Amino acid sequence: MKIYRNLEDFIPLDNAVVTIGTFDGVHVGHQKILSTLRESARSTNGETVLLTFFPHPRMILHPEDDSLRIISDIEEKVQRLAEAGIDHLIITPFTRDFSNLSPEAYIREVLVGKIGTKKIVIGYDHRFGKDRKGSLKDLLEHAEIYGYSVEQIPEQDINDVAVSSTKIREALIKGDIDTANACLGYPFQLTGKVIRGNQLGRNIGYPTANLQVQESHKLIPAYGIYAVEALIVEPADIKTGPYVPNPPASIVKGMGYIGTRPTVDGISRSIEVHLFDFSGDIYGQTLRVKFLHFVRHDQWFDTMQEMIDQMAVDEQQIKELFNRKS
Ligand SMILES: Cc1cc2nc3c(=O)[nH]c(=O)nc-3n(C[C@H](O)[C@H](O)[C@H](O)COP(=O)(O)O)c2cc1C
Ligand SMILES: Nc1ncnc2c1ncn2[C@@H]1O[C@H](COP(=O)(O)OP(=O)(O)O)[C@@H](O)[C@H]1O
Repeated sequence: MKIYRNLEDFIPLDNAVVTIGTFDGVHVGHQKILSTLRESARSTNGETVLLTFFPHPRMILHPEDDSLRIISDIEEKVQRLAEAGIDHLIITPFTRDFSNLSPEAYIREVLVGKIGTKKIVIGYDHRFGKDRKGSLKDLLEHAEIYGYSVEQIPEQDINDVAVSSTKIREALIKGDIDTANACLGYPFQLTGKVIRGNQLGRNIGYPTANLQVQESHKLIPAYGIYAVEALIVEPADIKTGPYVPNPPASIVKGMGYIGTRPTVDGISRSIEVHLFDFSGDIYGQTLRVKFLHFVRHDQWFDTMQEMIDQMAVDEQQIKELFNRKS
């Protein structure tokens, strides 16, 4: 897969089979659409192109609205899209100028002029151009003049996509990792830099790597304790050029914590991971944490000792869970 961090970097293709969207999460519903795209390209010897916007259009059009929470950060999205067989991924900044293009100008300048679209695979409800005035009707009306065809994604498939995204967000907010992961088709993950905490963990027998999540709008699951797997990755650096996957890294099992540490101070949210059978200094490194199962809610304990005793119970329970799975 080739990545383009700007539409300007892209050289129009001879036979581009294109879809457009945010594809947040690249969940099972999205994966189905992407396989349609791939099949469509294969049958016409074309190349698949996915046009996506980063930051999310809503952040540009409604900067006052800070409520948007995303399932996958840009790096995860890139990884999943590469796995889904996308040949060309265009991640273009969604600017006000871009949003002011009329539907016809968008079709002519962007889809045809900049990408070389020969086929567009799109949902019945797709909107584009100034004030989101452009629709499937515009795409169909201009198809002949500009020499492309339109393949409509069935309404049911589009509804499935919307249902999955909503279901994933709602499940994560409740801590229902099992449902979220089933809809995603892979484990939900948080990636961030390991920062310093209170340095208390090591003294209570449970050192925990504290995570500073790299994507500020990332959806953070419910407070609680989770069975997790973690791996050290390279810091995100998505540049124009061929996609280079992270080199294989060893996966360490552990227990994750999301909460305000009510027993300690209860002030601010922290995201921490205690890794099993691991020692070493990983401050400053980028850790990817995969959430596999919710174990219990965050709790306030009268004494630190009671909390430590509970952490030992958590450890046992999570290790048993891993043993059952392997
Ligand atoms: C498995 C696990 C369970 C935890 N459960 C709680 C809890 O129920 N209540 C709480 O206040 N803190 C809980 N914590 C957070 C600890 O208070 C925190 O890890 C400890 O204070 C060390 O923090 P430090 O990394 O900043 O040194 C938990 C941490 C882990 C890893
Ligand atoms: N098994 C382990 N799990 C997590 N972190 C570990 C482990 N062993 C060593 N560490 C290191 O210790 C740090 C956590 O120790 P801790 O006393 O909790 O300090 P802090 O409060 O700064 O997180 C981690 O950031 C990591 O560098």
